[in-house]
Amino acid sequence: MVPELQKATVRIQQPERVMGIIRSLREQGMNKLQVISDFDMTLSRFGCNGRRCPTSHNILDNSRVISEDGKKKLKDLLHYYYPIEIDPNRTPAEKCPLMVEWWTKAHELLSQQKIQKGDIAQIVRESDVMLRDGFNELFDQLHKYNVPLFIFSAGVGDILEEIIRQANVFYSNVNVVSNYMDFDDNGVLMCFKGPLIHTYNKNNSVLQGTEYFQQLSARTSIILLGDSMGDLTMADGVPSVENILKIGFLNDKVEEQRGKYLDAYDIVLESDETLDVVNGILRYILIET
Ligand SMILES: Nc1ccn([C@@H]2O[C@H](COP(=O)(O)O)[C@@H](O)[C@H]2O)c(=O)n1
Repeated sequence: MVPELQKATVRIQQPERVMGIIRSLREQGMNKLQVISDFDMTLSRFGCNGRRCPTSHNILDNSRVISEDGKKKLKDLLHYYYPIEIDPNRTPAEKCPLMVEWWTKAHELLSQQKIQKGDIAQIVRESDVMLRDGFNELFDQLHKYNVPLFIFSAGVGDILEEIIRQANVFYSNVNVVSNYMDFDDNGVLMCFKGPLIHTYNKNNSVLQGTEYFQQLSARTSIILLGDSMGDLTMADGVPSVENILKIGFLNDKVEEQRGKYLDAYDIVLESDETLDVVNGILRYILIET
């Protein structure tokens, strides 16, 4: 059905159930389909040649516009809070207030750096960010078949939009909800606009007033792409889900996190820097119908 599911990186706890969902997605067809995806470490790569790739926050943190003191403070925050973010022994409810603390402190530090809106494109160009292999096919196919792609990110919206713009895939079917910067009249960063989105509140609570999912109420087939346990709630605002396929990229601490990911995601992709499996499933659902 989908040859890519034979890849060594693929783990599935309930193969029969998953094949059933994929068959249903195909039967329902492209007019019922929407894709909801996380951005950092899901559409973008986690690593390359043994080195970590940056998140949209890290792109700013490591850039030339941040002072050495600012860089150190941002790195200290990352080293303190990231292990908490991915700790399999703490619940999302326990992590929530700590994530608010992290994002708030990081956004305050960034807002003290006099970052210029006009520098964003160059900052992204000079960064080591990479989209996952196969991103072109993913974005092109979804655009070609008019399938909405909703990018729900706790990263920095201005940065991730620039990444997909520079990759020439920011098509009209792509919508982004994320943390956006607020610039003053001179184009200098003042603060971040609310509501704050962090790893564990990616649900309807931060989508109030957007009406996005209501407008797509006929799109009852969902493919959800994420890399954290927090991404599992991204489709909670969809009014009537008939079929949902949850695909999780397990990038870090693979052994420790495997059990939880297999329980939560239908398909788990372990240390797989490509979108091969997603593209294979989409090819089966879209092209051959
Ligand atoms: N100051 C920060 C805060 C968060 N991060 C990482 O960004 C990721 C969130 O973005 P998603 O697109 O995955 O929702 C998250 O995994 C954090 O690790 C950061 O690098 N710096």
